[in-house]
Amino acid sequence: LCITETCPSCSVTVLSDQFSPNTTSDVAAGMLIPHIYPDTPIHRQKQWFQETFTYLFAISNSAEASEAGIHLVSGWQIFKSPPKEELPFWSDIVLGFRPMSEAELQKFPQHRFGQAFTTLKCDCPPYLLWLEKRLKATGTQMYTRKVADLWELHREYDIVVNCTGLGAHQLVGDKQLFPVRGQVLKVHAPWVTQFIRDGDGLTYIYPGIHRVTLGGTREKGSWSLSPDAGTTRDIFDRCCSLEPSLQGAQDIEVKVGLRPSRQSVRVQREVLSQGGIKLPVVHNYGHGAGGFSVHRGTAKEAAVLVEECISALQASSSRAKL
Ligand SMILES: Cc1cc2nc3c(=O)[nH]c(=O)nc-3n(C[C@H](O)[C@H](O)[C@H](O)COP(=O)(O)OP(=O)(O)OC[C@H]3O[C@@H](n4cnc5c(N)ncnc54)[C@H](O)[C@@H]3O)c2cc1C
Ligand SMILES: O=C(O)CCC(=O)C(=O)O
Repeated sequence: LCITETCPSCSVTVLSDQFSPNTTSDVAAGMLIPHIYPDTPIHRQKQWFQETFTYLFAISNSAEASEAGIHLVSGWQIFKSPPKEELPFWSDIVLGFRPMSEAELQKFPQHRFGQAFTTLKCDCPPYLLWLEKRLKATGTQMYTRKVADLWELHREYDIVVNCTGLGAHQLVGDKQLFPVRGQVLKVHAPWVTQFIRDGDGLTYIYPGIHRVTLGGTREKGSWSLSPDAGTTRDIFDRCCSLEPSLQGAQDIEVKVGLRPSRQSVRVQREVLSQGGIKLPVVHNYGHGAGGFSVHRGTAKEAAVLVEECISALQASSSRAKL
């Protein structure tokens, strides 16, 4: 979508072996709460988050909000002991960030410190469908196809943009990319309207428009997409200890996703070369646990790299004509 906006003369085709609702992005809670990428400078991560927040905030204030599944949500991040960084880098981007009051902390007798703020949440399947609809309105073609090798695309396309998430492990042999398995429950509990996140990032309660997401797990290196019944019970118990009213939750659905994790998101231009033929590629994958939080920012950066590839192609074709 960003490419169609940045380079309106481009003809864009999306190829994917799976579309919504069968992607990792469909499993995500969709909370805008950044995760740190250790090898990416903080100012760049902050810019990605700011751009994403601004983009989704505008949608949340428009008549599109409900169809796009975007809404504001207020709540608490709680800690058993104060975190090293009391002011995270994103504290001036979310709304109304402040320490929790003693009265608020009384709800959580096991926790001694907390942060209250308002952020945005995407209900992921509706948001993905909304994006698809907007893409199709630009004339973009979408085909179901598994790509085994980027070179198979060079006859059909001038530039390839690689947004394959964990699929890049096999597709481009990226050994820095690894799965972090996450199991979550989606439940019916419409009385829960405030989010609660344990500062260790393991237990969270995220109310969406229709369902509440209860999490979670972070299992580094696990490729299993099968739900585990013991883990389901453990997640439910952990969430009930933070919000006892969840004992009344109904219609529990279990989902598993593999976070495409890396020390840094790979937003990068590369020119592949084989037997004198060149194939410009723009990579945009490796968003780990924070893909929703930074998606618009990284996509805008990737679209600028596509523009650079177009300029390079135009320059080389005019040199060839001379
Ligand atoms: C349990 C859980 C909770 C999460 N919660 C949040 C949250 O609250 N907030 C947040 O910011 N992030 C969250 N995340 C992280 C977020 O889900 C990911 O960062 C994000 O979904 C990654 O998006 P992606 O488009 O890169 O990957 P994907 O959604 O996996 O999309 C990749 C696409 O590429 C396709 N593909 C792959 N390989 C090929 C190939 N060879 N040929 C053709 N197509 C291919 C796939 O079919 C898929 O359609 C969560 C993740 C999990 C697992
Ligand atoms: O970390 C969070 O609180 C949001 C959920 C998430 O990003 C995850 O489970 O990966």
